[in-house]
Amino acid sequence: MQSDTDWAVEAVQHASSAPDFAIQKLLSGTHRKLLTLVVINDGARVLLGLKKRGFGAGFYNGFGGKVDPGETIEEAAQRELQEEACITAELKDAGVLVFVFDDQPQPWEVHVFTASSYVGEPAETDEMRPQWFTHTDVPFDSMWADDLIWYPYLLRHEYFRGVFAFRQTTKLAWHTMLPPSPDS
Ligand SMILES: CNc1ncnc2c1ncn2[C@@H]1O[C@H](COP(=O)(O)OP(=O)(O)OP(=O)(O)O)[C@@H](O)[C@H]1O
Repeated sequence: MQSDTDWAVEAVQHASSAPDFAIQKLLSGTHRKLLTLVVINDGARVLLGLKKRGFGAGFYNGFGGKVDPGETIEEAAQRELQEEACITAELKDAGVLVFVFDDQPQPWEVHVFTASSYVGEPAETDEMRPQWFTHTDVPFDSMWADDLIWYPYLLRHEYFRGVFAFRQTTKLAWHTMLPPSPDS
């Protein structure tokens, strides 16, 4: 079966500046960890959460997590949105991000969704404290470094795909954004 993210392999192979670890890890064929990320965008504001524990604690982010065995990516996105923000929403595909870390064997494939409305009332959970930010006030200083690069696409409703290489987990060393594929 052809991987959904062969484009990521091609992207690092064709970029002369991609770090060796990114090329090696993406080419090795190691199974990618699948994750989801949901950003509610009401047109003027985005709903983010302050991550209170675990990976990325202290950063603002959308709501999401790992896809469990037997779950579709969209089911996982819905489950995590309910678990972390106490809401449900009609999700729209926004883009795909591939992360490669020099200190982790597995590349990550994050499926990003947006929604313009939702059902329920966003509420704090053990994992996240929800907070609204206007489009001009997104707290990039307290977010993952890649967010600054792909949020502009998300905010203008343009489908995106990107590959990001991190050193020591959080230091963005290299990235590339690809044009949308013809069938997306
Ligand atoms: C490296 N640059 C990054 N930039 C933007 N967002 C990133 C990210 N790296 C991870 N993310 C997101 O952070 C969440 C972690 O989820 P995480 O808490 O680990 O998953 P999950 O809830 O399944 O974990 P537990 O089972 O509770 O440990 C998940 O949405 C994932 O997409």
